[in-house]
Amino acid sequence: MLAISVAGLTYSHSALVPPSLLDVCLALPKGSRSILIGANGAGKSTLLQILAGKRLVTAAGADIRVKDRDVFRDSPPGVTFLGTEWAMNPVVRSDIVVSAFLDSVGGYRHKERRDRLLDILDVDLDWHMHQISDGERRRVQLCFGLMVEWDVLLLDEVTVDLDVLVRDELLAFLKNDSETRGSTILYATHIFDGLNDFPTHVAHMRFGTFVTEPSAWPITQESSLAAQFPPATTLFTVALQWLREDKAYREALEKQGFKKTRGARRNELTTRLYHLILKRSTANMTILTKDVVHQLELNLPAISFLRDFSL
Ligand SMILES: Nc1ncnc2c1ncn2[C@@H]1O[C@H](COP(=O)(O)OP(=O)(O)OP(=O)(O)O)[C@@H](O)[C@H]1O
Repeated sequence: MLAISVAGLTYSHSALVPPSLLDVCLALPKGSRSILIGANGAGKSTLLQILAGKRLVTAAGADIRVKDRDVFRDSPPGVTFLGTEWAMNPVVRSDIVVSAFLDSVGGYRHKERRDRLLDILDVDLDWHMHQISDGERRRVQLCFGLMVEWDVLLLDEVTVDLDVLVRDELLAFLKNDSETRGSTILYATHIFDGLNDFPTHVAHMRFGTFVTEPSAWPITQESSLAAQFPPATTLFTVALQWLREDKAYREALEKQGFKKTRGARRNELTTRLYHLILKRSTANMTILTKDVVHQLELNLPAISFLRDFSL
């Protein structure tokens, strides 16, 4: 059974920006633990937020299911999303005692799990939320989010500010939880140390699409990743290689006609648009010219501001 299935997902944060996700398809089995690898801006957070039902997809043709239920029309229970923006919420920086805070979401009902997490995350119930460090606040968040049993856990780089001991013990807890309860984890991260034994699958995103769809981990002679890497390659080596390829790909696009525009952000948009156009273009069109852009503008009004880019 699939825990997560996505087909035909294209998503733009607004009508004026190019899609952050482009025709994404994804199928993750129940009980899998997948790591999403991709450079900054690849679309990992956007995908996780959509799966969590936090961003509405209105485009026709997209089918986004978690536990076989449409995430928008029939939102599935047992889905937990933990992202970095939580710590910015003024409520979690106000003068609340951690014990009261955890009880406000029913911590007393999950006492055994809560106490196990308090121990792993080294959280003190007497802390006041406005007097703790970012890493301590993150630990409270994880306790808060994980003490209720979940079927699908969507993690967006929430282990970044944990110390290595806490992170290691947390990953062991999550792995054990997933193995014993058959629950599913999709985890976007840039930190690969100590992660080799965690995933069942790894995937590579670039410019809003999967360059490598979730593939069995660790790499063995039989696995699909064996075509790219020798067996037993570490996750860190795989990530480094993929990110190098991403950089080379972006540079190759720039060489094909894109000058550096003013500012990195603009350049990133230009590259993404180029990628989008190539995907939508005829198979034999590989060079984007002003003329082609003009033709595309006629069909894609949302990218009419392309005219402003130096090509
Ligand atoms: N609120 C927003 N409005 C407009 N564009 C956005 C917004 N959020 C993200 N984007 C754009 O969408 C693209 C994908 O961003 P996303 O945050 O999903 O990437 P990511 O892979 O999670 O990156 P990172 O590793 O830096 O967290 C980027 O080009 C980003 O600039």
